[in-house]
Amino acid sequence: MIVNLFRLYCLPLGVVVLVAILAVKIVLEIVLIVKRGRNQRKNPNAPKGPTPLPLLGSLHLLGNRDIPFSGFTDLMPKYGNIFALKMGESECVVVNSVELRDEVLNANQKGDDFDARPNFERIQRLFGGNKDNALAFCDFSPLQKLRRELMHKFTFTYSHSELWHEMNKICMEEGAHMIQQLRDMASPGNKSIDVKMTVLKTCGNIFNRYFCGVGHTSYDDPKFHDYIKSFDEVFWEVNTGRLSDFIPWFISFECLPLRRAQKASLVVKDYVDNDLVEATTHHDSPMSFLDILRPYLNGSMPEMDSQTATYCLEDILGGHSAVGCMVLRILKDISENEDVQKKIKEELEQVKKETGHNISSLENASLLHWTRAAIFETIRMTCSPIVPHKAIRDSSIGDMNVEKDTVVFINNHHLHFSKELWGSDTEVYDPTRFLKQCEHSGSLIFMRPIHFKPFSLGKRSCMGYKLVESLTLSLLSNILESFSLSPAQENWKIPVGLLGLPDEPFRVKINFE
Ligand code: HEM
Repeated sequence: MIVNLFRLYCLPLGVVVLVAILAVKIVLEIVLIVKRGRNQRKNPNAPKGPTPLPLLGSLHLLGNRDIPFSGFTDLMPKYGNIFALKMGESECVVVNSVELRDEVLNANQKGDDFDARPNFERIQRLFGGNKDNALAFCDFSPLQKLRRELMHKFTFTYSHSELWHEMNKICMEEGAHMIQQLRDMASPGNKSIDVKMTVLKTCGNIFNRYFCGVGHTSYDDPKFHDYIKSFDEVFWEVNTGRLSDFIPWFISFECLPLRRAQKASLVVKDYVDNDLVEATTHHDSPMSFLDILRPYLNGSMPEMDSQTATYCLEDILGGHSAVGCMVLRILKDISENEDVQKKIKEELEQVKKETGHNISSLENASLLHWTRAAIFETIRMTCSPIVPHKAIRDSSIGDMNVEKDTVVFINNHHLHFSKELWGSDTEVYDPTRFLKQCEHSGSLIFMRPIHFKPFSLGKRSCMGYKLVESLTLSLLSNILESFSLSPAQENWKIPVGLLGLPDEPFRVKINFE
């Protein structure tokens, strides 16, 4: 009886209350939108932009596209190099030109004014309820400065330093394991195989050995398999943009992927705690990042607590997913571009003949012009976004005022695809964009255009870009020296506009003699 009464009165009442709240919110938003438009028109130094919709803001302009930021590019003809955009509940500005990007990011210009990050509820929940536990999503602070300083010597090694030699040795050894594994899987050759887990496990082994000083783990180890797979799931979730990042209450409708990622992050934590930290308790080497971090992990340093130190270690080890996904993306591009593959193979053969080095040695980097150009062309076309920045005080960009707490987006889509910067056919995979003719020898040499900054710049720039460059080059050289690749399917599409790859097989046809 009581239950029936509840059904009869309380449920419809609940719906009525919800609708009423929504209606009031929409009316309030409309008032705010009208006020916002009036302010923009009155103030010549306020960035202009499209009129937002209630609740959504201008989020609808980014939907249904391969690269969401291409929506920013579509607004440029009307609003120019900097414009205002309301994204859900956040006031944002979008910066499109090279000059304005550099002004926002460069520490010598306005870098200090824009060194914070927006608050994403999803990230908060994935990092123990505190965004400051996340290296890429925290605000800038003495803690972040300390973490960057601790990591620096490991991620930006000097060429031929002791750490560089260690990394080089690990790359060659793990590269050899990977080739053997791929050969076993593809035997007797010309077979389509799912290369994803092999590539990710290779990168995982490189990172775990280099940063933690542990040994090689077998590809068949079930615990290692779960660790790598779980990291891949977390990396995908952290990389993906979700509505709740800008409409926080919407998180209730995004519970499923979030719970999955939270579950996966527990598997990662268990592996890091037991198989890396605990398993190396008696190590104490200045060559191991884990050993440098150990006093913080033990909770004996006031500058960083134990939980934050654990997240820091996990975050840096998660870099293996970024490198692995990039290697996979490059393999796809090369398998689909026979001419580029041929050029790379010729180059590898030539370098091997001239130097006698192991082809996966980091020694070869300066000689592998085509290979590096191919890698950078994949990075350009992947077009992964720069993590949004946030103004910590009232400031300006160009001659436009930007208020405290405004979120700043750098429009990487325009910077990676504009015809003014890259010439025609920017949608076509063409590594020659990164090659220029040497005046003396006439041969093609690798060249990085000065405007191209996929790893960003300034005090929040990527901590892993040198590792990305070295490891992708080493692994790719190794694979192409051993195999010829072709796509396993026609019209193969993978998501772009982000680094991560979905939890799906990644099949390539591998041929070898
Ligand atoms: C192709 C792969 C990668 C790309 C394209 C990339 C790109 C970026 C970009 C654009 C940012 C944001 C910079 C900014 O906000 O100004 C960033 C931040 C960061 N990246 Fe990477 N990254 C890659 C791989 C890696 C790897 C392998 C590692 C670790 C070894 C790493 C570590 C970091 C860290 C720690 C930050 C946060 C820095 C901060 O906010 O202070 N990244 N990355």
